[in-house]
Amino acid sequence: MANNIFGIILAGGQGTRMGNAERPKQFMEIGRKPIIVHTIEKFVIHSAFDRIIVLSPKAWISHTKDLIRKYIPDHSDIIVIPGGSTRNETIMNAIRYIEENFGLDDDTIIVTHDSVRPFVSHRMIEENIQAAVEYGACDTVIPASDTIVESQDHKFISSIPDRSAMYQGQTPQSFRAKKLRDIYAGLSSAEKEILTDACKILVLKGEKVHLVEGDVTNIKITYPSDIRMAEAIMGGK
Ligand SMILES: Nc1ccn([C@@H]2O[C@H](COP(=O)(O)OP(=O)(O)OP(=O)(O)O)[C@@H](O)[C@H]2O)c(=O)n1
Ligand SMILES: O=P(O)(O)OC[C@@H](O)[C@@H](O)[C@@H](O)CO
Repeated sequence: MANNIFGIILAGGQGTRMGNAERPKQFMEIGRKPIIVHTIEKFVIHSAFDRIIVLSPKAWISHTKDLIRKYIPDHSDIIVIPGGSTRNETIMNAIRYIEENFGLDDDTIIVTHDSVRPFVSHRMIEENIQAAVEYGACDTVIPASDTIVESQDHKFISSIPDRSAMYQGQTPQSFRAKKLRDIYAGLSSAEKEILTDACKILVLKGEKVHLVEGDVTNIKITYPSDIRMAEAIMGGK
C-alpha cells in the first residue's frame, strides 16, 4: 500500500535558553527571514509530503499562519496546529490530527524535525523517508567529534564511552506513526520524563532505529551564540 507521508515541523517550544522574552527563537530572523520559514521551505520543496504540519505554541498560531502566507507562495499543503506541553506531546498532537483528518495506519510515515534546525538538507529528508519506510524508524546523527564524558553526580566522571560508537542526535527523526504513538501510550510517566527526543520512545522498548547521516551544519539553534553560527552558515551558502 502506498505510504502517506507527513512532514512534522516541531515549533511548539518557548526557546527559554535563547533568553529572548520577546518571541520564541523559531520566530527570530537569520538571513532576513524567520528561522521557522527557512525550515518550512526545506520541506515544501520536497514533493514526497502529502501534507506539512507545523505545530506552534497556541499564542503564536496566527503569527505562524501570517508568516507562511507572507513567505511561502504555495502554502495549500501546510497545516498549522497547536503544539503540546513537551516535544513528544507535540508529536502526538500531530499524529492525533493525522488520525482525525486523514486516517492512521501502519503505512503512515512522519518525518519529525526541529523548526530550529533550518539547515536540514534534501538528502537528509529523502534518506529519512526511505529509512522510515524500510526500517520503521530512523534518527539523523553525526559521529561524536568530542569525547563523550558521563557524570552521574555532576562532579566526577563516571564513564567515558568508546567515542567510535558515539553519535550526536539531530533531526529529522522519522517513524511509522501508529507504532510510535502506540508505544508512547504505553510508557510510564517516569519513562516519558527522561525523554529528550522521540527515538528513545522506541529504544526504551528494544525497537530498532536506523541511522541516517546528518551534517555538522545541521545545527539546532538553542543559545544566542547559535544565531551568529547560523548567520555564518547562511553566509557560506
Ligand atoms: N513542547 C515543545 C517543546 C519543543 N518543541 C520544539 O522542539 C524543537 C527542539 O527543542 P528545543 O531546542 O529544546 O526548543 P525549546 O524547547 O523551545 O527550547 P528551550 O528548551 O530552550 O525552551 C524546537 O524546534 C521546539 O520548538 C516543540 O515542538 N514542542
Ligand atoms: O528539546 P531539546 O532541544 O532539549 O532537545 C532536542 C534534541 O534532543 C533533538 O533536537 C535532537 O537532538 C534529538 O536527537
